[in-house]
Amino acid sequence: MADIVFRNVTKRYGDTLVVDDASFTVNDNEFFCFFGPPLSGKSTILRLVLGLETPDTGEILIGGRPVNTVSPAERNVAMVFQNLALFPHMSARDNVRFPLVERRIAEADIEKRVADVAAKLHIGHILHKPPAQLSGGERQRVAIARALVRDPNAYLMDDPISALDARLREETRVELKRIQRELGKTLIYVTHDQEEAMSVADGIAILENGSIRQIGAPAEIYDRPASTYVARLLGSPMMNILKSVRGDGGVEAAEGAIRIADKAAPADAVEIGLRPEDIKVRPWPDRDGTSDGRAGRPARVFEVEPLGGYTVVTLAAGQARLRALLRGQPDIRPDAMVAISCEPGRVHYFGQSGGALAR
Ligand SMILES: Nc1ncnc2c1ncn2[C@@H]1O[C@H](COP(=O)(O)OP(=O)(O)OP(=O)(O)O)[C@@H](O)[C@H]1O
Repeated sequence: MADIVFRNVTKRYGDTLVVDDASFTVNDNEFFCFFGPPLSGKSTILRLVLGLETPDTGEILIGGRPVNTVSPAERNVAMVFQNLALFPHMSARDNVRFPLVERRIAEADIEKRVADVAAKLHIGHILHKPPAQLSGGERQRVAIARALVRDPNAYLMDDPISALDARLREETRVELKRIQRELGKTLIYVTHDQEEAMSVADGIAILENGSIRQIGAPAEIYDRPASTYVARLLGSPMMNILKSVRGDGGVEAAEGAIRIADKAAPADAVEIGLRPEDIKVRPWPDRDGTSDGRAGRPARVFEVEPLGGYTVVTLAAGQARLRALLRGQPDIRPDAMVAISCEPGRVHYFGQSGGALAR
């Protein structure tokens, strides 16, 4: 069992509060992701798990055992760092073997484990090369293999694929997910890429300035963000957050271009959130010469970005700007007037302090 638990952990560097009263549980065998903007404390949390830092207050447990005073070696968690840190004078094979040689594992066992991990990461054919002769993606795989070859309690990865180009990143993250499932080990993963966090993680913790703002399954956080901060972080294009006012039988936003006929809309909502994929766009006026009852005033098409499978349309309504994600390549031109709407059930409501409100 290698569940990893933080109980009210706080860490300061001088006057800077870097981890603020963090409590979370990463379950055994879970792929758990810390996600947040730069300097939000992600790497520091990994360093605390690893034992490179000790908490000022609070408790860390690995597999049920308090580890605050346990050395990194005894904690037996393996780390893949942001900078790959391969030994340049060793072949890829020797790099992968290194953690096992260092631990004086029997030669036959080393060979078997290196072969296993090389097969999983598809690097068998490059093991004879030194790092300088490998591509960025290959070096990354070797670095990951070197972490995986041990049999640690858990793996930690700090933005391990951020240096790869977009296509390789997509491939590698799918592989990482598969490898983690096959290994059946706890994996804590840090990324600043929301798509990556959503695609690989079983659970995500969202960080802001060292505080955990929300923890949950990716779909749960996406569907029910606890605040405008979290809502803006997950999803691309990001959620439209619009000032809202009470109107007839519901709420209005974007200077009347959005009318939500939702009698259950919370009275204290000051902003609404609309995911781009939930916004419907139709020509104005509708075919019968009138606008749809739910639609308000027209909005103007500001920008159209055809992306192949879908199109991002930026809409202007007075000072408000919002983005809609439409399937395919609809016939919409800049400057056209359109009616926009959203199903009441898809609307997110937020209060004065940015917290989500139940409807
Ligand atoms: N050894 C240190 N001494 C002093 N301050 C530090 C140290 N390490 C980190 N910090 C500070 O702690 C804060 C959080 O840093 P951390 O590296 O944990 O954030 P992060 O979310 O991982 O950022 P990034 O995405 O840029 O890697 C930052 O303000 C950083 O300057």
